[in-house]
This record gives sequence, C-alpha cells and structure tokens, in this order.
Amino acid sequence: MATLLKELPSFSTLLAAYASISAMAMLIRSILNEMVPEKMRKYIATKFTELVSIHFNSDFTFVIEDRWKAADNQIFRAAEVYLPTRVGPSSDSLLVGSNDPNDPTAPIKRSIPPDCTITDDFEGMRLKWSFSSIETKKYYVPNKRFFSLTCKKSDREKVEKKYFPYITKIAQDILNKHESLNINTYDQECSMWESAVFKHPATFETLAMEPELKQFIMDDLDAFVQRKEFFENVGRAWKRGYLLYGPPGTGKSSLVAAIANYMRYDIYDLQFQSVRNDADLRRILTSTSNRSILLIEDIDCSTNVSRDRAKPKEIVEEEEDDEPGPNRSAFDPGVTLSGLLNFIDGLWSSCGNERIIIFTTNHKDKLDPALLRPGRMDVHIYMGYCTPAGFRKLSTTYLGIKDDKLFGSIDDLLKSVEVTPAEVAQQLMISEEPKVALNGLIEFLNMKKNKVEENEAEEEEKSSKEKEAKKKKKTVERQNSMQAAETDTRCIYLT
Ligand SMILES: Nc1ncnc2c1ncn2[C@@H]1O[C@H](COP(=O)(O)OP(=O)(O)OP(=O)(O)O)[C@@H](O)[C@H]1O
Repeated sequence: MATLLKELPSFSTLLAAYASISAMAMLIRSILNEMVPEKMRKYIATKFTELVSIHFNSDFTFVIEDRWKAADNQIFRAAEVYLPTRVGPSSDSLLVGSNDPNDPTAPIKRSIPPDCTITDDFEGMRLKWSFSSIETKKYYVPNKRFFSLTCKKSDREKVEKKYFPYITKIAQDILNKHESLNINTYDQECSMWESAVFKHPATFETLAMEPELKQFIMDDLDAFVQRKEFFENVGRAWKRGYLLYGPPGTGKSSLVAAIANYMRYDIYDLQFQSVRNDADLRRILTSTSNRSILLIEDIDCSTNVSRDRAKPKEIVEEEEDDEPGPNRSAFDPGVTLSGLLNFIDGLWSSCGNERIIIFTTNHKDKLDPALLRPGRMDVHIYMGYCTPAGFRKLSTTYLGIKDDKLFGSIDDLLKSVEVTPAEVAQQLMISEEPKVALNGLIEFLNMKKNKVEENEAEEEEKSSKEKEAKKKKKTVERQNSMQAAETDTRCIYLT
C-alpha cells in the first residue's frame, strides 16, 4: 500500500499537468478560431452538444394522439390493439369487459385504462407506454386521448423505423384474426361510435337471390380485396360503393350482413339524423377504421341528401308538401348532399383504405342523380321479389328440403304474384312440418293472387266507369254548346 501511495503523482505535479493542459486547450482553441471558419465551428459545437446530451439526458417521449390532422391516428389505433397483449406483471391496472350479449362465456376483452403504465421490450430497447385522457370541453371532441411512449434518445430512430411498423403489423394481424365482428352506431351525445358485437346469421349461402347475382357480388368483393395495387396505380382510393335498392323485405339488410360476414369487416351504421352538419360528417367518417363497411340505410329518407337537385326547388317543395311521411323527416339532417359526395369521392375519400360504402333505398327514383352517377356507387344491385330459385334457397334454409312435389305449383304462383322473400320466409316459419308450411305458403300466394286480381278488376271497372262518365260529360257538353250556338245564331238573326 505504502509503495502504491509513493507511486502516485504529488499534488504539485497534478497542478502543473492541469496548467499545461489548459494552456494547450487555449492554444488549440485560438488556432481553431484562426483557422476553422465560424460556420464549421458552430456545426462541430452542435454535434458535440448532441453527443453529450445523448449520453447524459437519455429519455425521449413520443406523444401519440387519437386524431391526426382531422383523421383517426392509425398509430394510436395500433397501440390500442397491441398494448393489451403486452400487459405483464409490471402493469398496475387493466380495463376488462365483454360486450357479447349472446355469449356470456365469451373471452373477456382487454383495454388500457388512463394513467396505466406498460413496459415493452423490443430488440434490446426498453419502452415505456402510458395512456392519458383529458377533457377538452369541445362538444364535438369531449375527450382527447393519447399515448406517451418513452424510450432512450439513442433509440428514437429505431422506434420510428422498426418498432412502430412492428406494432402496426401485429395490430393488423390481431384485427384480421378477431373472431367476432362489431357493429358501430354513432352516439351523438358523446360524439363517438358505440360498438357492439355483430352476430348475424345471414351469409351468401342463406340468401335467397338469383345464383348468378350472388356469384357476381362475391367475385366483385374478391376482386376488390385483391386490387390494392391497381387502386394505387390508377390513383383511386381503395373503396367500393354498392347501392342496394328494391322493395322492403327483399333482403337488403340481409345482404349487408352477408357481405360483412364474408369479408370479416366491421359495420359502421350511420343514421343521418344524428349528423349535425358537414363538418360533423367528416369527423364521424374519418373516425371509422379500415377494412370496414359504412352503411347508410334508407338514404331516400334523408331529404337533404336524397333530394333531386335536377328538379327546381319549388317543385321539390311542392312534392314534399304533398307527401308527408318518411320522406319528410321531422329531423331533417343538417348534412348536404355535397358534404356526403365530397367524402365519397372527394379529397376525404383518400383517408383510409379497404372501405366498402353501402347505401340502401326502397325508392331509387327519389335519389339525386348526382348520387347515382357512374363511378360514385360502383355497383347498383336490385333486390327483387322472390323467384323460384330464391324460394328453393329459403326452403332449404327454413325447412331443410331441396325438392317437393308442391314446388311446381309454388313456382307457377311466384311467376304471377309479387311476394317478398321476407313474406315467404314468414310463411315457411309457420310449421316445422314441410307439407304444412308449403301448403300454408300456397294458400298465402293464392290469397295474394286473388287480391291482386280483384284489385285489377276493380281498377278496370273504375277506369271504364271513368271513361263512361267522361264520354257522357263530353256528350252533354257538346249538346249544350250546340244549343248555345243555336240560341246565338237565333239572336244574331233577330238583331
Ligand atoms: N333475399 C333474402 N334471403 C333470405 N332471407 C331474406 C331475404 N329477404 C328477406 N329475408 C328475410 O326477411 C327479413 C327481412 O329482410 P331484410 O331486413 O333483409 O329486408 P330489407 O330489404 O332490408 O327490408 P327494409 O327495406 O324494410 O329494410 C330478414 O330477416 C330475412 O329473414
């Protein structure tokens, strides 16, 4: 120990060394000042400060808000899906719940509560997540929600380039695999989409439609999914619009459910009455997720949206006055057609991918031609009355039979009576015994046929009576005018 102490330099030696180093530093500094241009010196100084701060002040925080430039923030969404899978022993709380009323034993769903902290490890980095929600007092966005992700400053680039794409991919995989679909309805009070589990039995298999039309729709959906690159190359938003039209009870809603089940897409069911104005509409629509169906049912009932702009305003007002009921809603929405169309194929349409937009209507003729223009709604599908092929599908689904000797008479009746698949389905549900149900259906169809024939006969009688009355009126008028002419002539003669 004593030898070791002896070998240490003395205090005066250290002082001398410090003095000479300082002198050397000053000398180097003045040489640098003389020789290196100011810009270069500043650059070196900044780099040096950066290097020091990286080593000594090591934390960096990413703030990920739920909205990004008027649209849903996809990194936020990815984090929302990904983080519940990373809840480990270090986390102190977790939101759990279940929203499947049909299955109380369904696995619980997890979500991150406010102020909860989650630690994640990725390629040697330690990443700390926390979630916060603050009130904004703005009616259209009552809460601002955001995640904070803290990492080492030196890891910042790696987080941006590798970690974010990684969690986005994992979240997408989770969403693709999730078993249950959701149906979202817009809650005007909270300005949020309310989600519920969507379990609808309708599939393309159960739909009573012409097989060719069914196949056409399925092929169209398949082609849509596979054409991501095509849409990018031609500079179009990756969307597909379907207009389903036809009388009530012909299966428009069932087709929407079948499309959702086929594509495994969530549904966003939008009631126009709940939209305040165009700005509100934009916000609502941009907070829907990719791989989803935006459904607007009975579009003809939203007068502002469906009004035929080709007609003069006075005519439209007159028509509306004549026609109370669903077409003239007490809650006329504040949304305009242009607001809706701007979203469908305007600039807003580029927000999001893999979207299907479905409009349904019972009165296609009442829709604005601008809504029907080619390119707006890509496919128009007519859902018509029950055909023999449709009936066969319904009998397979409801009675479990593909053929019966009563089918022939039912086919004949279906060719002459307009009956909806909903009506046929209702008759088939009357009994589990096929014979009873089929005979019930025949009776129902005959009753309908007789009613139609009676109505036609009545109409014919009415119109022939009207014709007769018109004829009589004309004869009387002619006689009166002849008499008048005679009187006039007499008068002229007399004068
Ligand atoms: N084409 C169909 N195939 C199978 N079932 C159908 C079909 N059409 C109607 N149905 C049956 O009738 C019920 C009502 O049909 P749905 O609500 O789909 O008709 P819609 O055309 O949407 O009617 P609305 O215009 O009144 O909304 C469904 O629950 C379904 O059971």
